Amino acid sequence: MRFLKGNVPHHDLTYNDVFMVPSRSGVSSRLDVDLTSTDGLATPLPLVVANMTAISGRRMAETVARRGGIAIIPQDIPTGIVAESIEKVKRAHTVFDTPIMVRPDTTLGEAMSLLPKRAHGMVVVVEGDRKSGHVSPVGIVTPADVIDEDRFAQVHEVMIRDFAQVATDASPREIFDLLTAQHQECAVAVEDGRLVGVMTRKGALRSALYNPATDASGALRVGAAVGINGDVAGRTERLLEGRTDVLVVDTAHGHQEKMIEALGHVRRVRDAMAPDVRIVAGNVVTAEGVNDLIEAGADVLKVGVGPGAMCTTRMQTAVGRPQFSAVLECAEAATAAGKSVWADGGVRHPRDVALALAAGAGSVMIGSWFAGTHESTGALYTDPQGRMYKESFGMASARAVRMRTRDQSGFDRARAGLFEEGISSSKMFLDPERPGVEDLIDFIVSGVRSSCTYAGARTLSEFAELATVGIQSPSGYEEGRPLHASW
Ligand SMILES: NC(=O)C1=CN([C@@H]2O[C@H](COP(=O)(O)OP(=O)(O)OC[C@H]3O[C@@H](n4cnc5c(N)ncnc54)[C@H](OP(=O)(O)O)[C@@H]3O)[C@@H](O)[C@H]2O)C=CC1
Ligand SMILES: Nc1nc2c(ncn2[C@@H]2O[C@H](COP(=O)(O)O)[C@@H](O)[C@H]2O)c(=O)[nH]1
Repeated sequence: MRFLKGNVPHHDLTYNDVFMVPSRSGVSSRLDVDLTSTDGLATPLPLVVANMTAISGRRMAETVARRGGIAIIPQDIPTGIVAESIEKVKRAHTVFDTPIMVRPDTTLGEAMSLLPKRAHGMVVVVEGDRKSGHVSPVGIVTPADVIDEDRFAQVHEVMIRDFAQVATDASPREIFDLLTAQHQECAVAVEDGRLVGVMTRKGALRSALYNPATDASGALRVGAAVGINGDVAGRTERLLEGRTDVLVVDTAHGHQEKMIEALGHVRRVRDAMAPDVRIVAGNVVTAEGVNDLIEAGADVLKVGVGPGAMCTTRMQTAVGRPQFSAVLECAEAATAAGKSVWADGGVRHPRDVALALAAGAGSVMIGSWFAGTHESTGALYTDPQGRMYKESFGMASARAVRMRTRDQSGFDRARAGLFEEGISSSKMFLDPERPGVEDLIDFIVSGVRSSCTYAGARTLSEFAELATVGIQSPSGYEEGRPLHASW
C-alpha cells in the first residue's frame, strides 16, 4: 500500500480517516478477484468471526465456513462444550444448510419459535430416528403456511407435502431453476430417502460464488480461543483433540509477560500434537508487540486495542490506537518476520474490511456487526416498534467477567467486575434487508471484490501492494455517505 502523492501522515488514522483512489486496472471483472486469505490459513474468504459469547457459536461457525470464512469459539465457553460444538461443525454438510427439524405432532407454536435460528425460513417435518441422523422428510412448513392457524395445531395438519426435493449432487443452477419453476424458496436435499440439508434460491447462487473453508478431511473449519489464565496447556490439548483448526490465544493486553508464558504452553502442545495448526495471539497494536509475540510462538498477530463496538477501553484507560495505523504498522512488522496479522475490531462497513486488507491484514475479524443476525448465539427479541434485535455484550464487560469468574468466590467475582472495559448490554438490530450473516458476507464480499478491481488487484497480496490510500477530512468521509431521504 502507498499513501497518495507520498503524503505519509504524522498522526495515526482510523478507517474513517482514509479513502482509496482508483488506479489503472487490468482486472475486467469483479469475479476475477481471488479473496483467499494471506494469513497462512488460506481460507477462501479473509473473514473471521470474533470469539465473543453473544456472537460466535456452532450455527455461526458452520454458516460462515460454508461461505469460506472461519469463526472462533470463545474462551469463556467450557472446553467440553467447545469440543462438542467443533464436532457438530465438522459433521455439518459443506454445501447444504442444516435443516430445522420437527416431528409431525409438534405444535405450530413450537415449530415457529425455532424458525429464527436459521435464515432459510423453513421447518422440515421428519420421521425416523433423529439421534442416528436417519430421518426422512415428510413435509415442510413456512411462516406463510401458519397465518391464521391455531398455534396449538400440529404441523402435520398444515405442512406442505409436495415440496421441492433435490439430490445431493444437483448443481446450484439446477436447484435454482427447479425452485424458480415450482415457485418455491427452499429445496430439501435427500440421499437414499434420508434428509441431508436444505438450500434456498439465494443459497444456490451463493454455492456457485463461494467455496467452503474445509480442512484436510473435507470438513468445515472452525477455531477456538484460549485465555491466558487457568490450565492453558490442558485446554489447548483438549481443543486439538477436538480437531480445532486454529488456536487463538486472546487477552486485552496481549503484550504482557503472562501472554508470553501462555504462548509458550500453547506452542509446546501444538508442536507435539498438530504442528500445522496456526496459533493466533493478541491483542497488540505496535511493532514491538508483534515481534515479542512472534518470538514467543505466534504465527498470526491479532491487532486492535479499543476499536471494538462493545469496547470502553479507550475511554476508561486512554489506551489503544486508531485501527488503520495499528494494522498498517503491525502488518509491516509481521510481514518482515514472515508472519501475518488479523485486523480485529471496528469494522462497520465493507469499506473497513477493504481498508484493513489494503493495510496488509491477512484476514479481518468481525464481532458486533455479526451480532444482529439469525446465526449469532443470542435469543431473538422484538422491540415495541416491531424491530427484531439480539442482545450483545463485550467480553470485558461486567457481565462477561461475572461469567468468566463463575468458579471464584463471591468477593473475588464482585472485585473482578469492578474492572470492566466493555458494554454489558447492547441491542443489535437485524437489518431487515440483511438479517442473516450470509447477507452481510455478500455485502462485504461484493464491496471488497470491487475495491480490488479499482486497485487493479487480482489477489489480496496484490491488493496490499497496489492500493493507494489518501487522508480525508470528516466532511470528506461524510460526503461519501448515501442519502436515504432528500436533504
Ligand atoms: N481488543 C481490545 O481492545 C480488548 C479486548 N478485550 C477482550 O475481552 C476479553 C477478555 O480479556 P481480558 O480482560 O484480558 O480477560 P482475561 O480473562 O483474558 O484476563 C486478563 C489477565 O490479564 C491481567 N491483566 C493485566 N493487565 C491487564 C489489563 N490492562 N487489562 C486486562 N487484563 C489485564 C488480568 O489480571 P487482573 O484482572 O488481576 O488485572 C488477568 O490475569 C478478551 O476476549 C479480549 O480480547 C478486552 C479489552 C480490550
Ligand atoms: N475493549 C473491549 N474490547 C472488546 C470487548 N469485547 C470484545 N472486544 C474486542 O472487540 C473485537 C470485535 O470488534 P467489533 O467492533 O467487531 O465488535 C473483539 O474481537 C475484541 O477484540 C470488550 O468488552 N471490551
